[in-house]
Amino acid sequence: MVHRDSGLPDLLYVDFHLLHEGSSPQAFDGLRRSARSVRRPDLTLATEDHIVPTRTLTYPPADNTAALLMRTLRANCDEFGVAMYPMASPGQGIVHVIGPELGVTQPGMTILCGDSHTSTHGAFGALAFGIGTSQVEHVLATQTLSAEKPKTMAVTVVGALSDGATAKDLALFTVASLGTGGAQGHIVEYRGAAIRALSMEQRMTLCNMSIELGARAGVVGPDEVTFAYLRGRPYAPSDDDWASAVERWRQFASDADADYDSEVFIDATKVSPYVTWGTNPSQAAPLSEAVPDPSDFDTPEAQAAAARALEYMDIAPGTPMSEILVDTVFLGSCTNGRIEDLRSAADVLRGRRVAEGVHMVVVPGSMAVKTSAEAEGLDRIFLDAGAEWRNAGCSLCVGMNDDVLQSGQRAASTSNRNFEGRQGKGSRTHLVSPSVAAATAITGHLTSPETLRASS
Ligand SMILES: CC(C)[C@H](C(=O)O)[C@@H](O)C(=O)O
Ligand code: SF4
Repeated sequence: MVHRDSGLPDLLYVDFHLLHEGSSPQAFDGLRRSARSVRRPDLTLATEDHIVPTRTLTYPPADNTAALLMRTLRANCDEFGVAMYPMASPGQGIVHVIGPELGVTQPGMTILCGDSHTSTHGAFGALAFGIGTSQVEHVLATQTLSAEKPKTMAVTVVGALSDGATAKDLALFTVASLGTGGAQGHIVEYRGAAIRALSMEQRMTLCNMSIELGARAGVVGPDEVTFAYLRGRPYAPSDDDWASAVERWRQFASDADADYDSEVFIDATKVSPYVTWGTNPSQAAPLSEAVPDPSDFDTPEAQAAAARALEYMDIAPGTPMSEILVDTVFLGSCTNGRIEDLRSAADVLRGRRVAEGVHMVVVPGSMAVKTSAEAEGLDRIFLDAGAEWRNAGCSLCVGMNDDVLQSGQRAASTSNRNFEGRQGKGSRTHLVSPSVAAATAITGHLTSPETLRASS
């Protein structure tokens, strides 16, 4: 905190500022217009992720808009002395994948980026949230941000997740239970035994989707799992400073009896593979059940929203979720594009083939994820199954690059948003976990790995 005055928002110091090509051009233009420099280029890092093609590493890409945005980011970083990872460089990747992977993201830090899913970094016990373009300009110029203190909400997850349930299922279950406005404007802290049992990558998946609850940010208190993940990473403290860093980081874990503005409880034993049937992430159901009927919902608004969503998705109420056919499977994004996600999908796909007529696209979240996946032979598993193996980027998560679905196409997607047109105009998206994505690719209809195993 830099400054606090009664009646005014607090002025926060920003420990790290991440940039991408999609939300930074106007911010740099603003700096230029007011003849300002970047205050702390050493605490600023940029990457190309949203609009980069993932099929090729040729620069400039054929798409003129993409080429312009990439050229702009490169020129801005050059002019203002900001380090950046261009397409094809070993450090490039989705901004929320590379921050943690480099060890930039550490407990207790304030981390900002002009991107809503900055909440991902909260998995390390950092205060991390998305900001708008004018705020990006403010942070570039001053390394501070003025912000109101948000309310806090504890999401306490009791019990243990069953073997077939992943962090993605827990995230979809939570959004389905609380609604897309369930944590509106709050910072959500995920707590409880089930959270402690999650790996860092799973915690990132969960914190990533806090935005889908309407939250500003999601956090998990740091613990041994956090420290073990960070050790030895390029931006992490050196061995000499390690013990004192860990001692400091421990203080950022909340007390067991901490007060929150509100608290909700989630029973982890109730979580099974979850899939969305509608056009917002809360319109989700267990894969073992049927698509709801709009009349099942309590309020006229929810009924109308469900009816509208089912019409857009072209699904009849009461259809068993497992009978929904897809033509595309997307494995990737800042929600589920990390190495553990690729491993869990590869485990299901090993020795099997993607169904006839289904197009599976695997997009590692970063070039480092790509390299480690290849070192483990995961690329071979995907390629042998008939999937496409790509370079790092946001790809099919968002219709901002050359990966878009045609109108009417339907995807099982490991990303975080299933809004109308999210994967291209008229596209239909079912949000799933990596292992459900893989099982679905094999059968061509929404499938859990358990049913796949039982039927083979
Ligand atoms: C383009 C970007 C600003 C946007 C975001 O803020 O989240 C994108 O990453 C998304 O996931 O919709
Ligand atoms: S992968 Fe998707 S959700 Fe994540 S930053 Fe890119 S577009 Fe946004």
